[in-house]
Amino acid sequence: MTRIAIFGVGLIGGSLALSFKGKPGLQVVGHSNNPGSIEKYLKREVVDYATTSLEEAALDADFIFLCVPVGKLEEYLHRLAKLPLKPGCIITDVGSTKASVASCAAALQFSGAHFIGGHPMAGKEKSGVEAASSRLFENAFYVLTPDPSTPEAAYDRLAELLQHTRAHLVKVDPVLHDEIVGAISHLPHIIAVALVNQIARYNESNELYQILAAGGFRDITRIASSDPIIWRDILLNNKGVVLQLLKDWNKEIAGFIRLIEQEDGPGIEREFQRAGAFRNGLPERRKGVIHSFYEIYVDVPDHPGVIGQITTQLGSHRVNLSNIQIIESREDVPGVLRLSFREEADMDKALELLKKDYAVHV
Ligand SMILES: NC(=O)c1ccc[n+]([C@@H]2O[C@H](COP(=O)([O-])OP(=O)(O)OC[C@H]3O[C@@H](n4cnc5c(N)ncnc54)[C@H](O)[C@@H]3O)[C@@H](O)[C@H]2O)c1
Ligand SMILES: O=C(O)C(=O)C[C@]1(C(=O)O)C=C[C@@H](O)C=C1
Repeated sequence: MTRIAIFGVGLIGGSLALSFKGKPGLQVVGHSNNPGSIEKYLKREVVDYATTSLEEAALDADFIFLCVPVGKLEEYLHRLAKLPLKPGCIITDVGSTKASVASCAAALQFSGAHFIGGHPMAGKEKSGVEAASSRLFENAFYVLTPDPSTPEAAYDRLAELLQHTRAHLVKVDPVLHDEIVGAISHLPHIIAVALVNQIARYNESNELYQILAAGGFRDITRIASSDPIIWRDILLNNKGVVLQLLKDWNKEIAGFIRLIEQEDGPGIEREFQRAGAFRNGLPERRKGVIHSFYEIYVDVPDHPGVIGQITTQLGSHRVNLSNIQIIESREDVPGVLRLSFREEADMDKALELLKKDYAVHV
C-alpha cells in the first residue's frame, strides 16, 4: 500500500486527496493541528485516515504533500528533517512560490527522503476543504522544480503518482517560476484587490457603484475574494519580484494616463489591439486555471424562449451541457450565453450545431 500524507487538507490539499483517494493501492492520510479539522476531513470522506500527530502522518509515508500557506512551509521542512522518514519517501509542496522552499530544502538533510517542489497552476478564489474538487487539476499545468541532485527515479515516482490529477507536468527552475508566476498570478491578484478597494471607497458615498457593477467588473475581480492569509504569505515571500512588477505596472498605467490626456485615439486603439491579440492567444480550452470546463459563448437575441430552444436542440442531439449562464442581458440588446461542458467532444458538437443559427465564440 502506498501511503500519501497530506499536511493541510484545504482547497489544494483536499483536491489532491480526492484525486488519490479510492485509487487501487493508495491510502491517503490527512494531517491538521486542529482536532476539529480532523473530524471534518473524515466526515467529508476526503481522506482515508486523519491525525493531529505530525509523526504519525509522516513516519510511514511514501509521499508527503505540504499544502499549508507558503509562510509555514519552511517550518514543516525543518520538522520533517528531524524525523526518521521512510527511505525513499518523497516530500513535495504545492506552494505558489518556489525559490525559498527549494533553497530551504536544499540546505536540509532528510534521512533517505527527497524533496521536489511543486505548484499546481490551478485554484479558486475559495479556500478550505469545502471547496476541494477531484477535478481541480484536470488539464491544468503542474510545475515541478526538481533540484539537479534529485534522482531521476524519485522524480519519475512523483510524476507517476501525479498522473491521478490528470494535470500536465512541467519542469521549471524555481527562480524563473517565481518571476513568471509573479507576473501571471501574483500581480493580477494585487490589481484585482486594489481595484475592488478603490471602487468600494467610491461606493461609500453612492451605493450605485455596487449595484451597477456588471460583467466587466466581476470578470476582472473574481480573484479579489481569495484567502487573505494565503495571499499575504505569497506576496511577502515573492517580495523582490512583486515590487519590480508593480513598478512596471505603474509605467503601464502612466502610459495610459498620457494617452488619455493627449486624446491619442489611435494609441488607445493600439493598446487594445495588442492586448486582445495576446489574450486571444491564451489556450482557452485548458481547464483548471480559470476555466473549469470547456466553454463557448453564444450571442442570442433577447426574446423569450431562446434558452429553451438552445437546450432542447443540444438535448435532442445528446450533447451533455454542464452549465448555462446569461452573462449579459439587456432589453432590446442581444445577450450572451455561456455554455459549459465537461467533455471537449460535447463542446465541439454544440459548436457545430449552434453556429448554423447563432454567432458562437470559443
Ligand atoms: N488557492 C489557490 O488557488 C492555490 C493554487 C495553487 C497553490 N496554492 C498554494 O496551496 C497552498 C494551500 O492553499 P489553499 O488555497 O489550499 O488554502 P486553504 O486555506 O484552502 O488550505 C490551507 C490549509 O493549511 C492549513 N493551515 C493554515 N494555516 C496553518 C498553519 N498556521 N499551520 C498549519 N496548517 C495551517 C489549513 O487548515 C488548511 O488545511 C498554499 O501554499 C498556496 O500558496 C493555492
Ligand atoms: O483561479 C484562481 O482563482 C486562482 O487564483 C488560481 C491561481 C492563479 O492565479 O491562476 C492562484 C494561485 C496559484 O498559485 C495558482 C493559480
